[in-house]
Amino acid sequence: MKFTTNHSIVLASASPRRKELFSKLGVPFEVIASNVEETSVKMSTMENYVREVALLKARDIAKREKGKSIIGADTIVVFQNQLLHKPKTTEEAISHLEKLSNNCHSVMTAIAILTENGTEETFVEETKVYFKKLSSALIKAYVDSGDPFDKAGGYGIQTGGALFIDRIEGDYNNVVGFPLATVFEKLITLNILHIRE
Ligand SMILES: Cc1cn([C@H]2C[C@H](O)[C@@H](COP(=O)(O)OP(=O)(O)OP(=O)(O)O)O2)c(=O)[nH]c1=O
Repeated sequence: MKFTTNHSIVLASASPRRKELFSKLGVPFEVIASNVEETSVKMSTMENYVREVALLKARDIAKREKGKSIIGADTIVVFQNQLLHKPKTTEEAISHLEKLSNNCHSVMTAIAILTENGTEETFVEETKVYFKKLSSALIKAYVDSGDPFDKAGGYGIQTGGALFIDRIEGDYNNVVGFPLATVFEKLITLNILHIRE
């Protein structure tokens, strides 16, 4: 499959997973990560919160990179209406995984697409993730591997966290942090991407 663009696309994210997923479209883009303070966003509903954070990241880049299409993203893990952030300590990582064990949670990724003419398009995609019952030995071994610390909820479905999954409802890539199929659809609708004849 071939897609083309005559836009300069910027992925406003430091996440190597997002870069890898976006590369699958085969169009040129640059990565310019924003370092905005996510804590400055007021908490309302989870959906609005994650949307605002994605917008904040994209707007931060848009104000310096004129004439480009900017894509910002944010991923949150929500368990019983509680946000499980990237864990800062071993104890926090263990506590996250103990909550998720034998339960269902939501992974929400918000995408903000800012176009050259000032249009702001956002959407939030949700995937439900069901975890198996995790033994404390498995939780400890996983946390000791260091994998949880750069990931919302304290696990990576694409890495060691794969062992925890009973089933998911929704897009797998959304859990990894980038709902590629819906991003693709929006870029086509916005005329940023074209399917080559
Ligand atoms: C639940 C889950 C999250 N994650 C990752 C996706 C995101 O990179 C990260 C959530 O943090 P984010 O703040 O969304 O993104 P980031 O800090 O990695 O990058 P940036 O802010 O520059 O865009 O958690 C996984 O990789 N796998 C998973 O299974």
